[in-house]
Amino acid sequence: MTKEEYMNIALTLAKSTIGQTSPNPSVGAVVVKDGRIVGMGSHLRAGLAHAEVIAIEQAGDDAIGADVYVTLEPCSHHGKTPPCADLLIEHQVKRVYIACVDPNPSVAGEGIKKLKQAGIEVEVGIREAEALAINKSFFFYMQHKRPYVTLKAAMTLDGKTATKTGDSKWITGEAARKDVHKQRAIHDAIMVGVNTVQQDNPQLTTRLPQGGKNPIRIILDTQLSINQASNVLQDKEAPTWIVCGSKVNVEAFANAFPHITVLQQSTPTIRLPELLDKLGELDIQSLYVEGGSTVHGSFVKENLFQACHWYIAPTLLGGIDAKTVVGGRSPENMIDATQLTIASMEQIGSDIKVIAYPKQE
Ligand SMILES: Nc1c(/N=C/[C@@H](O)[C@H](O)[C@H](O)COP(=O)(O)O)[nH]c(=O)[nH]c1=O
Ligand SMILES: [Zn+2]
Repeated sequence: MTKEEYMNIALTLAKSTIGQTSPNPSVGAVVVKDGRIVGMGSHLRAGLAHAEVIAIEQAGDDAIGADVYVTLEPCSHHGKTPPCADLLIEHQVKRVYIACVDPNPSVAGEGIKKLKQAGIEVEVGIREAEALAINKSFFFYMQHKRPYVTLKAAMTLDGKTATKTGDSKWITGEAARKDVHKQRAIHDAIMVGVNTVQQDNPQLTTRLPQGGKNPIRIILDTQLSINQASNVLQDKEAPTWIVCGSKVNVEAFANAFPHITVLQQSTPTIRLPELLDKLGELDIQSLYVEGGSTVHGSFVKENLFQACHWYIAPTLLGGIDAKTVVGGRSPENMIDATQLTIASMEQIGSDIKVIAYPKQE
């Protein structure tokens, strides 16, 4: 096989653990000796062995003189496990192919330097774009100490998310909604505004036939006005964090709901930049914002999102009084619209899924 084909295997191993390795990156490694795969591994969960450790252990003596394919530059710092760069040197591998280096300036290139100093051949950049995409939340978080924010909305073809009475069940079909649950499973946290809770009483859990992790549920509720019979408060299916303003007396609520985390802001209203910093401190690396339109409006207006996942159904609802996707106030002119780049469009069941990223300034 070619080096790209071996790297593809390592990338598949990395992709298979997206969402379960947080706060670590998802990494895959393959060891090849004389044209045979003699070891392969994924980092399965934070605190467990790194991908290279698993693959090298499997290779045993075959690691000597072998080629190693790894999707992220081998670590060179002592974390919970010894550095992988040292391990590869110790096991006298011959060549290391690396898909991408860690963009985090404090570690970038350290592992490669160690390998080269030990006389190991290193080639960087095989299938780099794919490798960077796998850990885009991790890299963003390491750089900004804030979660990578994905706005998710489901809408009709004429851009409505609910009827004037708030009814939205359902806009998109089974297949698209299943795709949403796959996204929930790989996100550290999911966020909605209290209006969505009052209107839909959502569970915000991951409900897939094959299972999947539940994200932490974050509810923006400035006045702590949430209906106390809500699923997110009662069902104990997943952690729920309520964000409220400084003017609210949280004591009674905290006593009534000891299992709920209340993140009280230092300001009367919720300021998203400060909240995102706080979520970063709490190790939230990826945040899936399911709306509603007021919340989406704030994230768009303040340009605090990194991706949009728009699910569009082949229906027309009509009505200037139906709910719109992105709320808040309209800018004066089109020139003030937020410019995006469409990254992908795909049909899922009878719906379309559009992924778009804000244009970099
Ligand atoms: N109305 C729709 C959605 N609606 C999204 C939110 O408004 C819902 O409250 C939330 O997904 C409910 O979460 P649950 O209780 O965990 O199922 N989202 C979708 O993708 N398609 C829709 O047609
Ligand atoms: Zn490592």
